[in-house]
Amino acid sequence: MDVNRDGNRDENRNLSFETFTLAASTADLSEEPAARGRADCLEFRMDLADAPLAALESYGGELPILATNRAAWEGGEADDEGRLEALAEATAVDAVGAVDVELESILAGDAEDVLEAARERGVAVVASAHDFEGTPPRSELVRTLTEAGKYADVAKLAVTAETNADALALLSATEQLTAHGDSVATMAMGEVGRHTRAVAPVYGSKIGYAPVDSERATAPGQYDLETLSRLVSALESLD
Ligand SMILES: O=C1C[C@@](O)(C(=O)O)C[C@@H](O)[C@@H]1O
Repeated sequence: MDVNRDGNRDENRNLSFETFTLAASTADLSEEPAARGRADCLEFRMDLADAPLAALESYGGELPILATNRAAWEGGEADDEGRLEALAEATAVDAVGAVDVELESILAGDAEDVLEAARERGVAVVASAHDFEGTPPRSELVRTLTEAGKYADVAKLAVTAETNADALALLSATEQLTAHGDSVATMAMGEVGRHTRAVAPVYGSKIGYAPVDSERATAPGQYDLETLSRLVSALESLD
């Protein structure tokens, strides 16, 4: 999709995901100072926060925000009632440089308004899919990422690796899409695939997620921010 950026936004708020972007995942925007210096942005999990729109409106931090309002049916805590409308409203907040929209919502035709709001306001879109049960075959990973990429600036896929072969399939799909010029973000949830969070950027993955404190992880197997930042930097400097 050709995303139209209006360019009116403060440049510091832009999230282009052209290079690897480390997102500190949080339900509490007051964690921003602790994330600054290591993270490139905050992933604000609106679905896990109290009064998320009010929190966004009073945000005074420096890091740009990737806003996520994860549906309960996709591993989050938001009801469908008003969920995408709240995400569309979040695009009006200057600090919001990107929104995460579930691929399922896009394919069901439920996300037109939020996609439109993002486009009009120069806010990037991450179209995401999650598999909390396992890892589909490699061809399906490629298909899902390709499909998600039609609607968004970044196609994101999180799977659950049960074997090293699952982790390799995800990395291989990441490499294929990246070599083709697509912008993707991938990670394997859980213990077996944990290392993919550090390694996937080497194969082109554009977003990594980590909580400031591992006690507030937003998905299984996440490293804390300090650890993921150190691992990704160490691997980057080997290039
Ligand atoms: O979709 C993702 C990726 C994620 O599930 C992960 O595995 O790190 C964490 C979520 O907060 C984020 O919205």
